[in-house]
Amino acid sequence: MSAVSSWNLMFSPNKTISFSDLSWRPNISSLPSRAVFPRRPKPKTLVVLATILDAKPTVLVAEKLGDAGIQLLKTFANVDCSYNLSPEELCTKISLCDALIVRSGTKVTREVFESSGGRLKVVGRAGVGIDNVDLPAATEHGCLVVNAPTANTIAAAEHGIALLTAMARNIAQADASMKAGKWQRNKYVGVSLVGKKLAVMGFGKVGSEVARRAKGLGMHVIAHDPYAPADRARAIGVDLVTFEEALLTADFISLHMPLTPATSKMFNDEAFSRMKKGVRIVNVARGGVIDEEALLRALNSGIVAQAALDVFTEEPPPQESKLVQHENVTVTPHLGASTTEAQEGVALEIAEAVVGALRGELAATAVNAPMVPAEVLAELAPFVALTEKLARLAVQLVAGGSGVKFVKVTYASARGPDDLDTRLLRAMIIKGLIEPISSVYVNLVNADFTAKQRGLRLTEERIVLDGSPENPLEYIQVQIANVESKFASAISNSGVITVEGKVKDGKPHLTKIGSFGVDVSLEGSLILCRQVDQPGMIGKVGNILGEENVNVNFMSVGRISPRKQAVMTIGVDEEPSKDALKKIGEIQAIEEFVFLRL
Ligand SMILES: NC(=O)C1=CN([C@@H]2O[C@H](COP(=O)(O)OP(=O)(O)OC[C@H]3O[C@@H](n4cnc5c(N)ncnc54)[C@H](O)[C@@H]3O)[C@@H](O)[C@H]2O)C=CC1
Ligand SMILES: O=C(O)C(=O)COP(=O)(O)O
Repeated sequence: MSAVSSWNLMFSPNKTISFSDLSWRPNISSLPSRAVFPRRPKPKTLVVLATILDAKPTVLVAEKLGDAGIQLLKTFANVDCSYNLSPEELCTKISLCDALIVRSGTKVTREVFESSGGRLKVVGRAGVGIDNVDLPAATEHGCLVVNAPTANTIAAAEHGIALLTAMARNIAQADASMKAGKWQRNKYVGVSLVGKKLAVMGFGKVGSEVARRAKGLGMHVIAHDPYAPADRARAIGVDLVTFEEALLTADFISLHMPLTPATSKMFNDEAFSRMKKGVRIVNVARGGVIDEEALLRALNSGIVAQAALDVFTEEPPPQESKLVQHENVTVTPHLGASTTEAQEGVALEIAEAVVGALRGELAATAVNAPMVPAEVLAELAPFVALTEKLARLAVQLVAGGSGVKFVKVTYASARGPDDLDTRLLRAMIIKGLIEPISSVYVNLVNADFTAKQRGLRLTEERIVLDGSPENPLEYIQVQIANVESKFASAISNSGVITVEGKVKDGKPHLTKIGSFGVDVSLEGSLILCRQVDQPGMIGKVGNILGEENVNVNFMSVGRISPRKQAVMTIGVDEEPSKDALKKIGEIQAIEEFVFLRL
């Protein structure tokens, strides 16, 4: 990847990145003392390469992997296939391995990285979800993590449809009953799918394929995914709807979002209480997106007529699990990706990525951050935090369904373009835009690839200011175009959401939302309110938060002119309850408000 040579640059579809460009373990002494990132880093010595020059590397395959993948690995490395290792056995073996390949059944914990004694260079996850790998620990130990995000999409979608149809027609229960010698034709009368409404929650790779197939079954498909582009939904003939509408109207609900802090237990008592009585639920995503106790209550009360589950919070679930044993629940032991075809595909995809990484090439599916020494980051660190938070904030202001495609970042600095490399900042913008809404982990290694894959076009612009070049950047502005916003004050008439921030006393601050000037430290979470500018507003909101023991860390009011409209920005350490947010919304002078996690 060439260094930033133009301040107006778009993602180039042909751009390739290699490890040596990415300062994975840069030679610190070669960097100028005030470096943000040197414009063109000198080629760096890669520990990966150094290791493999010594001897043929050893790859530990800890879970069953398709044969084609094993054969490919064998052309390059010694391959040790050792399945069902205990955590202790894995920790012992790992010190002799350069790479480790796992599926979802092996926990790659901090202890594994610590036990490797620095030899482990690559962890390959033969599948999509990487919740079983301790990514921060991998990064701290300089270990690259790669996954295989595409080869099992169809298998997962087909399994979702298999569970949907099997559940509707009681296939598993009827099969068990016949094998027990019974013939219960009246007991196992099912429900039809044709004409029923299916809500696909999470309209990514798997969700889209489930939607296509369900339409073929004559179902009316709607989807909820706040970040999916409307044109993709239109092309498949699916209506994008709000979470609320999906819950209220669906006869069937199929889950396909990643497990993130925002989606964890999003199907809880409250969500179930809003569903149509008799709804049927399929989960081929991750067990943790459902509060399993709440699902059990909803099944017992009849809100949920049936559920079909491939994934569980704890895998395998305890044998006495009431959910697994429930007569209206169909279960499979995390089989979504388990077809011969998908496993061959995944095995090849991961073997290629691991071999490439061991050779020192960059895997396009790298998921963790490269090792960047503290010395290099020191000057840029607050701006890294600022850019990521501005992007997180901007993407959360986008209203569901309008998609995020066009993003412009403006850097205002007194430094000359040659003295400031924005690659890391750009990566952080992409990370902030994509991570809250996806299972993809974005870092300097994979940011451009990920943006391109998602159709995100990022334009960077540079404003050169007069003044002292001591400070790398004066302010940064992030704009998302062609969208709708859930906070009207943040968006212009032409559909551009604008947020702007700067670093003050080493801390990231938000300084502008739409056309309103504000000043709030970007810590904790934010409440944005637009209100009629009048006395007593700060007190009213402050009282509601105080009653809830929510600590306000910052508050700022920006207004157009006195006694007209103002935007109040409140930084809070704790997340206020829904009740408190409702009370704030009910204050008469408040015209709109939004709560944002940073
Ligand atoms: N059971 C199994 O064996 C398999 C499970 N999976 C799981 O399925 C899930 C989806 O995988 P892919 O489609 O490949 O990922 P993806 O990243 O292509 O799609 C995920 C979608 O979820 C959306 N999303 C994020 N937050 C959301 C929210 N709060 N509400 C609604 N939608 C939201 C994203 O915008 C994205 O479009 C992952 O958790 C993955 O681990 C994938 C393959 C096999
Ligand atoms: O790819 C995923 O996210 C999966 O859940 C598949 O898991 P597995 O590789 O079958 O253990």
